[in-house]
Amino acid sequence: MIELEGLTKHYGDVRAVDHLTFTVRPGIITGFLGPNGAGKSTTMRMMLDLDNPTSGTVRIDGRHYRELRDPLRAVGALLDAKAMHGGRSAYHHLLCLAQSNGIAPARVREVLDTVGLTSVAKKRTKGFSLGMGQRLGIAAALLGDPRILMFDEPVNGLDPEGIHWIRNLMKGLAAQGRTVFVSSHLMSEMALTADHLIVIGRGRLMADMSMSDFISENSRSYVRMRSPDAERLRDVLHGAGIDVAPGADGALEVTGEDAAHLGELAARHRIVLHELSPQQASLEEAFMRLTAGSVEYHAHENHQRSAAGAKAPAGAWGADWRKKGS
Ligand SMILES: Nc1ncnc2c1ncn2[C@@H]1O[C@H](COP(=O)(O)OP(=O)(O)OP(=O)(O)O)[C@@H](O)[C@H]1O
Repeated sequence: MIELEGLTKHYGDVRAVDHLTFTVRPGIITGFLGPNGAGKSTTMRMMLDLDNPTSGTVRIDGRHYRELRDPLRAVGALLDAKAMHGGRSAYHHLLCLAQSNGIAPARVREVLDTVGLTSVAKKRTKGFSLGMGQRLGIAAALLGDPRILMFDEPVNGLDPEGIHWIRNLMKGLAAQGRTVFVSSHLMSEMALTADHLIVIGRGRLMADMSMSDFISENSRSYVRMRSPDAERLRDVLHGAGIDVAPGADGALEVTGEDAAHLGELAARHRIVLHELSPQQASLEEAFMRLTAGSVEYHAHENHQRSAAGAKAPAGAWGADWRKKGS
């Protein structure tokens, strides 16, 4: 397992990572989520000893990364898919890694096959697409057959078939009892992949819980009601002791009540309804609500912060981002 205790990293005045304490366990996929600039990559770099913490510790199976005898056999990581020698072929890139880490050359062919790059194994990597680079990076991570795998934004640049493939690959690795830690800023993708979530915002821990607990604790379900006689409907609901919140387009939003019960109540008072619809806030909305105060970059065309209850545009991250205040 991976254990972080009080992990902190400052870059000048920027607190990229701020006292992170959590444990990543084997046998499941742990999703590492946060808005752009939340500190995910910095945390992963420190886990792999590529960056020194300002304070705090990371332990991999009880040891510091530097103390691992065969690091590539203990931890495999995909951090930056472009971090390879462009003049080398995919095969030679992996062979160099294998030879410098005491891994049998035969393993190179195996991992090339696993990631579907056998037919381009002899091609120089500088001609590779982003998706092919991601696959090669994943092959490198798998090379030492490690018990712990870390992937930083692994679906970047992959087509739908590739995304499906990596999702199943990660599930298979977790099912074999390995520790799988995967970062993303795409909640919708995480919802399909992860069993457990670690959510950070501005370097701080915001959630450390199972996916199912995260959904039930952070996504709001309510009933949306619209009526040409909204005033009277509100009065009737209030009269029945039901709390009502104003929604978009003059709708009323009722939390904690059954839609059928609300419909019957309206019918008893002969109030016409144009809409009576149960709503479940998506996980993406729940995530945006949770991290609303910690988002460092906002879409230029949408100056509104995604405050609680506000309808943030789904998938807005990755749109036209500008640093807050610009
Ligand atoms: N080498 C560095 N020097 C100075 N500041 C840095 C450096 N690396 C990261 N930062 C800052 O630290 C913060 C966290 O960055 P980091 O890349 O870890 O976030 P992230 O969650 O991985 O973001 P993204 O999803 O956009 O990749 C940001 O404010 C970033 O600007």
